[in-house]
Amino acid sequence: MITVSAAHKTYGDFTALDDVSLEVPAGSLTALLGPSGSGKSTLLRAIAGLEELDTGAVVIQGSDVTRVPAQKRGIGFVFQHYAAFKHMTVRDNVAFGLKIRKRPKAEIAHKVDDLLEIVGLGGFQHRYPAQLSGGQRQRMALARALAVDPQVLLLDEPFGALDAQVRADLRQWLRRLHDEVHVTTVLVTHDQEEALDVADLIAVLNKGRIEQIGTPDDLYERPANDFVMSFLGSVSRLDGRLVRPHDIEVVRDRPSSETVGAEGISVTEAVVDRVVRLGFEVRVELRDVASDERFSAQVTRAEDERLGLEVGDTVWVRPTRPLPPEEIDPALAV
Ligand SMILES: Nc1ncnc2c1ncn2[C@@H]1O[C@H](COP(=O)(O)OP(=O)(O)OP(=O)(O)O)[C@@H](O)[C@H]1O
Repeated sequence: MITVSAAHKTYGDFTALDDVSLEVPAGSLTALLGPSGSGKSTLLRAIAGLEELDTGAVVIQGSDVTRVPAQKRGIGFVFQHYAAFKHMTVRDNVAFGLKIRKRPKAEIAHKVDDLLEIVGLGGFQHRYPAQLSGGQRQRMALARALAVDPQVLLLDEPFGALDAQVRADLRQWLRRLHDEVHVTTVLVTHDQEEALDVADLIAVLNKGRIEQIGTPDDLYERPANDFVMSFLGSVSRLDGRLVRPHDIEVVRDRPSSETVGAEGISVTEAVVDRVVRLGFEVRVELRDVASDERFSAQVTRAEDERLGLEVGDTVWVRPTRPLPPEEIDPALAV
């Protein structure tokens, strides 16, 4: 477990961390999620010992490491741009930490082989970093970080420089890797989808403070405040209620009277303004006929095909799971 207590860090008169406390359970993959400048990297670097806190404490697996230098904290660290040794092969890059720790040759060889298999670079050991793709280089960086059996693995936007498809593949891969090695991991990301996809727990940061810590479901279904709500996905306003776009049902024919008005859920007549097909998801941009307000519904491709929606069509919509109205600032609705 990693425990950060009342961490405070200022740069001049700018407060980067404002009394942050965080518990990262042993063996978990915890994401620090927030917009640029919210303090995620500062917090990660403070856990690593690369940044000194003004006040506060960092405890890793029961030891207070607040005054312990980075290299003695038992951490593995991977940055967005991994600085590999260009003149060394993949194998030597991964072996580096073990060699400087003077581990026996046979042990190093065995360990490096295992790690290269785990990160899917088994056939690449004699290549040089320049002969790897960006994604392969980041996997090599992870193997190198894991080689020295760190107590904790700290990842600062490790896939940030890669294109969307590679990012998506690598985060699936990271999740599987984590399930295999179980090392306590903290991942910094500004990408809510990445955090929701891989993390057991997410801490949402904003302006140097933690807004909420919870599982992906907690944050998505029960956001503590407007900031968390808006940061974890879009919301639509429909008949005065706020609702996630995928919790809006779209039908061709007016629903029968039994379903209308059930549990205070109303049905709304709307006109299709635009249909945006984004792969599996289809965003239907709609206009409330009565109020003229615009909102979006998200349907699957199959639903879209069944409905055969065209611009100008009239449809009926109703929220299937409206969010509690008091939790949301209407100004955030789109
Ligand atoms: N060495 C420094 N000197 C002065 N200001 C700094 C320093 N390091 C960070 N900051 C400031 O502290 C704030 C938090 O930075 P940090 O890198 O932790 O944010 P972040 O959430 O990781 O953002 P990003 O996703 O853009 O990296 C930023 O406004 C940044 O400009």
